[in-house]
Amino acid sequence: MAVLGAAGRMGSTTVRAVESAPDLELVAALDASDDLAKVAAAGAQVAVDFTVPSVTEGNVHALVDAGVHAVVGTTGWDDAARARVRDHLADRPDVGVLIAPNFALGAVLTMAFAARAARWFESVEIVELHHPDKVDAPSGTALHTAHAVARARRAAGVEASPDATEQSLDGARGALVDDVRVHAVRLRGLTAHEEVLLGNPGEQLTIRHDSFDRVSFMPGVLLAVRQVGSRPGLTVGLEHLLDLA
Ligand SMILES: NC(=O)c1ccc[n+]([C@@H]2O[C@H](COP(=O)([O-])OP(=O)(O)OC[C@H]3O[C@@H](n4cnc5c(N)ncnc54)[C@H](O)[C@@H]3O)[C@@H](O)[C@H]2O)c1
Ligand SMILES: O=C(O)C1=N[C@H](C(=O)O)CCC1
Repeated sequence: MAVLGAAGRMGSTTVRAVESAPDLELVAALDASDDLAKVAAAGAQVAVDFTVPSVTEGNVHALVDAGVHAVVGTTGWDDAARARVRDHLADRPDVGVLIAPNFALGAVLTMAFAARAARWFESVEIVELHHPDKVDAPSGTALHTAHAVARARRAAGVEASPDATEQSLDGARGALVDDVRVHAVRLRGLTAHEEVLLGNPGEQLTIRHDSFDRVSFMPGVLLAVRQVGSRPGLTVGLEHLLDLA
């Protein structure tokens, strides 16, 4: 196994988790100035990428070329980038890539519960709350949640949430993602948190998940590492490994 971004917050937590797993062996731990060729040279079958949005797609293509399965937690992926990986994998049917915006079990369940509830409420908005060192907004988890919620509402013929507000300042109502409002909070002391707010006349349902510590992501990361080799092609979201898709 190899870890990319090994000196970072998630990478270093992953290194510790792999070192504690009796069935896994860490053969390479790379950070920014390291040559990616070291991954295959060290004999890694799977690499975990927790780097930065600007480099993660390039890493994945290089891993696919080297025949190394990839588990990707780095955010910043859009449809076009995922499509490029899918196309590339068509030439390497022996390789699996799993990209998941969130490996915490509770976060994956939050997304599944929110998608299930979405059709039954007139209004839905998402608030994601993170530590202030996070480089991207909105979070990958909030984007994935918004698309899942929007898909469920479209399939049920539910209209966009009502909103008569005229913003007097740009951004006051957050970002519109697939017709769902997403708000991003950055606050010292936070780790990774998300609330899905669902409203009807006279009632509100709030689905909230809190990752207080990065160890919360590790069972999902290790599950993906163990399964990615038997899932050729591109898998997006840990829900596919948890029977929640
Ligand atoms: N999927 C999930 O469950 C999950 C959970 C937490 C964070 N994340 C995402 O993971 C990513 C990393 O988060 P973080 O908090 O660990 O960030 P971080 O800044 O602490 O770590 C990123 C690391 O990547 C390194 N890096 C940069 N370019 C590199 C390259 N070309 N090759 C190898 N390493 C390189 C940096 O030097 C740094 O050590 C972010 O996109 C974040 O949103 C995902
Ligand atoms: O700390 C971060 O950065 C996180 N990023 C992911 C996201 O953008 O959804 C997952 C939660 C933590």
